[in-house]
Amino acid sequence: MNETTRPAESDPLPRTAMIGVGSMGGAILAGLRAPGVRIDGPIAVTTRSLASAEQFAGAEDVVAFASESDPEANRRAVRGARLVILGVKPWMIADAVREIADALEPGAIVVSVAAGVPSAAIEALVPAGISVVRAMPNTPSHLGLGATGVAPGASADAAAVDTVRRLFETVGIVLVVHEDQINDVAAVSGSGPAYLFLYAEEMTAAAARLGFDEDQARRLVLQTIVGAAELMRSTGEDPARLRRNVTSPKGTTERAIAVLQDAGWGALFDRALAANVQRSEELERGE
Ligand SMILES: NC(=O)C1=CN([C@@H]2O[C@H](COP(=O)(O)OP(=O)(O)OC[C@H]3O[C@@H](n4cnc5c(N)ncnc54)[C@H](OP(=O)(O)O)[C@@H]3O)[C@@H](O)[C@H]2O)C=CC1
Ligand SMILES: O=C(O)[C@@H]1CCC=N1
Repeated sequence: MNETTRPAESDPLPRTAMIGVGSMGGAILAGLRAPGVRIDGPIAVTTRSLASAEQFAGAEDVVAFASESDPEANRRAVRGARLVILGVKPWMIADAVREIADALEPGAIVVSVAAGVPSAAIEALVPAGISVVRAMPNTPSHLGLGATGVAPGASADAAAVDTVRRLFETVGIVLVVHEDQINDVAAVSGSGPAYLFLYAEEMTAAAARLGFDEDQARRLVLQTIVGAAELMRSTGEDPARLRRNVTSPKGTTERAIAVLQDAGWGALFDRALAANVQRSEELERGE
């Protein structure tokens, strides 16, 4: 597994189209539209509804098409694109790929961010010469703070992987993995922001039950999460050591940590990640 970080300067990304720009596609798009990201031409995006497409009205760097009003929307978007990102729900991927297959540029790279859709299922639907790469990003890509696993399908050569790696490096860090690790990436970092948001929800509710008003509770919890994450990032310290720095012997933290550990905190993460991987495997079987 290789970890890389955002390069200082590189060639512009090739002309790009995105089929579906909802929570995840929209986060990638926001990252790609950030100042300093160089990309060949406007990014062509599609949505199902006109209402979603209208958010891009007047933008110079994005051309939007809506499939509900234009049956050719997805095909129009991919024409001329060297890089096509599939950002629709897993169960819509096959239909979307069938729709665009013969409009794809020869030699284009198709990147699917869908959970539980093997690259082989997409490769079976596109013409020879198209490279298929899977990616498992996460929504902090919106801020350039994403974490993405990239895995080549059998059709993708090193140059295709490199292009997709560069694409996601513009919105965060990238790990190049084997495709059999993509479900694990989804369990850890793809879904990971949701675990943190759940933690924030529960901590805020618990703080409110102690007597803080909602605004006070939110501010204390948010600053604690941001501050602790920044401490981990900037010091590079092992989180166990940082935790020990907070936990005075016979102090207050020790009591709270004991409650969490007695409740099986570690085992709970094993179960949650296993359930996540299991759900990806169900999606792979079309369930
Ligand atoms: N959300 C996340 O954190 C992550 C999601 N993923 C993957 O990303 C994919 C998308 O998930 P998510 O962003 O959450 O889903 P959303 O429902 O938020 O977004 C789906 C997008 O697809 C569009 N769409 C639906 N049907 C069509 C169509 N026929 N033609 C063109 N566009 C269409 C929707 O348009 P409209 O708005 O008009 O309905 C919307 O822009 C999934 O496959 C998921 O597995 C991967 C990693 C993380
Ligand atoms: O919940 C999902 O299925 C997607 C994949 C990873 C994050 N969101």
